[in-house]
Amino acid sequence: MTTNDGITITGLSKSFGRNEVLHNIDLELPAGRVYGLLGANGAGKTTLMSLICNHIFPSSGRILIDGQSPAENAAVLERTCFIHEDQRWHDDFTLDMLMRVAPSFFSEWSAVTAEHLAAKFRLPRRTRLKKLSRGQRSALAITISLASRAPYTFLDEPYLGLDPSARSIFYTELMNEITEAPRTVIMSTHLIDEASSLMEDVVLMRDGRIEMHADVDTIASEAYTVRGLADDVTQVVAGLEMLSSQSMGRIESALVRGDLNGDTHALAEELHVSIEPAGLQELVAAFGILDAGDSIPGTSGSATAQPALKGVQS
Ligand SMILES: Nc1ncnc2c1ncn2[C@@H]1O[C@H](COP(=O)(O)OP(=O)(O)OP(=O)(O)O)[C@@H](O)[C@H]1O
Repeated sequence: MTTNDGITITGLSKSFGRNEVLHNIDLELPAGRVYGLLGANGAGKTTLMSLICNHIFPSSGRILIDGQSPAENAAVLERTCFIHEDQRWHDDFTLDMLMRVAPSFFSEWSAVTAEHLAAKFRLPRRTRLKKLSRGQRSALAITISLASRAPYTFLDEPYLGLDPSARSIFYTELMNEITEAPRTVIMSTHLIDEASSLMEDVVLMRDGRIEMHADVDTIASEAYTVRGLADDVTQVVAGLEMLSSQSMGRIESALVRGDLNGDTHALAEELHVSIEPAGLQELVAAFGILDAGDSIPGTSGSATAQPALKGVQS
């Protein structure tokens, strides 16, 4: 018998040859939430998801899904759906064929969802899958993943090659799907701000370790961006924990954490300094977790980051 108690990972390590890429990970992921799995290229996100779904095997440690090991356990594995970024399909398969066989792999399969998403993404039904474009392959993976209605659905950078309007379809349809049929979704993404409204929890990975696991609302309610003339910003943020700062000429933008009381707000107003809730991407960048290529959109200039958010770690 299974219970809905989620995924429990204890002391999980994974080596490829002599190279250990995941190091002694402990992680609790309660069921029924949407997790954003974030981290720079090579941090170990795909490896972690592949291990949970038993596509590869741990070097040491234990994974439990609803209290049971997924290792060679069909009953558990049929509750998971993980389509790899470079998923290979049978050479002669078409979408129509895939949609006919999918219900035998996924007991909760929704033909209605599959039809709806295939139409939304305008996926060709009779083209051999190996001929699909990069964006169409992503749309196919999203279609199968969401239609699977698997209680544990894994999405590994699901938007690769998708144009902005297809990404918008994905975000809307994911929201609709989890409202209609709640499930646990674990999604790796580098488009943090774009996808942040979907995420309930973030799991930050760095170099094969879990750097932080926290509730998005908690993180966001504690951090602010303070912007204005450098001297004025310095006055406003005095006494607050500075996570990072960026200067563009005389303008400074400081990412701070702490309790902003009425006096702080009054001083900011007097000095024409703006205070806004920090974006998730900005916060993740403050950890130094993002690659240069993932830097915060719309900002430039010198930046110093202090990984001071450690206090939010679970
Ligand atoms: N099959 C493999 N053989 C050897 N090394 C591997 C293999 N798969 C992954 N790795 C290594 O494990 C580390 C983690 O890779 P992984 O793909 O999990 O990272 P990621 O966080 O998903 O990265 P990205 O954001 O680029 O997709 C990398 O150093 C990678 O080179």
